Amino acid sequence: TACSSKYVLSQMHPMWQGPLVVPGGDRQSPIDIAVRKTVFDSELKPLVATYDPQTCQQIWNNGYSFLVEYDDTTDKNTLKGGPLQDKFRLCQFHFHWGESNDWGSEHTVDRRLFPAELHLVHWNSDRYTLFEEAVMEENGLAVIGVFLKVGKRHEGLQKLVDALPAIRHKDSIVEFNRFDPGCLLPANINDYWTYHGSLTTPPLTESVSWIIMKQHIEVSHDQLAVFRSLLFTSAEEVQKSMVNNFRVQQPIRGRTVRSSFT
Ligand SMILES: Cc1ccnc(S(N)(=O)=O)n1
Ligand SMILES: [Zn+2]
Repeated sequence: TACSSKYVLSQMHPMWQGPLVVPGGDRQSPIDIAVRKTVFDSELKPLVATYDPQTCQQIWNNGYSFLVEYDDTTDKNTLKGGPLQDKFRLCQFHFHWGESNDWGSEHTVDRRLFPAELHLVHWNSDRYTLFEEAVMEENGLAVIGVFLKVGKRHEGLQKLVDALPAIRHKDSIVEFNRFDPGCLLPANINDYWTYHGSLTTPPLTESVSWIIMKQHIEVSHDQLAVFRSLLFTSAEEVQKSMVNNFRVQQPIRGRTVRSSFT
């Protein structure tokens, strides 16, 4: 699908430090969410996420993370409500994680790091026809962020974990069907923070309405260890473990983070 990130990065590229110059650059992501500085907005509506597991297509290693991609040629997987004025279409989800359980997330809450963070990437299908158009526009994308904590095994995640050994190397891809991304959302999706920011990997465009869930999900230590068994490198290269694939935090630049809860 058009949404797969075309930006395959070599592991030598200190990408997560980000290129030196970024377009505009005053609304970059990720950020620290300083809870006492967030502003409750009673106008924020409940989020409505509707996903069809049958539209799941493939899972692949793009040399930066692994992506589960959905057919985004119809409005089968939609996100609306919350801070969003338009209807958005899911194109893919992926994760960021650390080499240890002490760090790995991109966003932080009062400087607290989580071992990993899930991103569900959606584009504005009311205004654009392709992800690649929307990615350049101010109101083009909506990304749901969910923090992962290490604890009990996540039953729904196991099907995905079992597919990872088949995509160990960069640019490997396997067919992946019938996966419900909704099973990765926390029970309560109505408590979230939202702010305007950017993609955290190239093209780093400032086109994202971020919706960060207050409630985390739990995965087991062993499930996260399989994420770390992936490689940044292709089969011919010297192996480098795919870990610490997160970007450093960016300046808030006067932005307000709104909360949907008090
Ligand atoms: C699709 C895409 C590309 C780049 N970066 C992101 S992210 N990490 O901001 O969700 N998503
Ligand atoms: Zn991401």
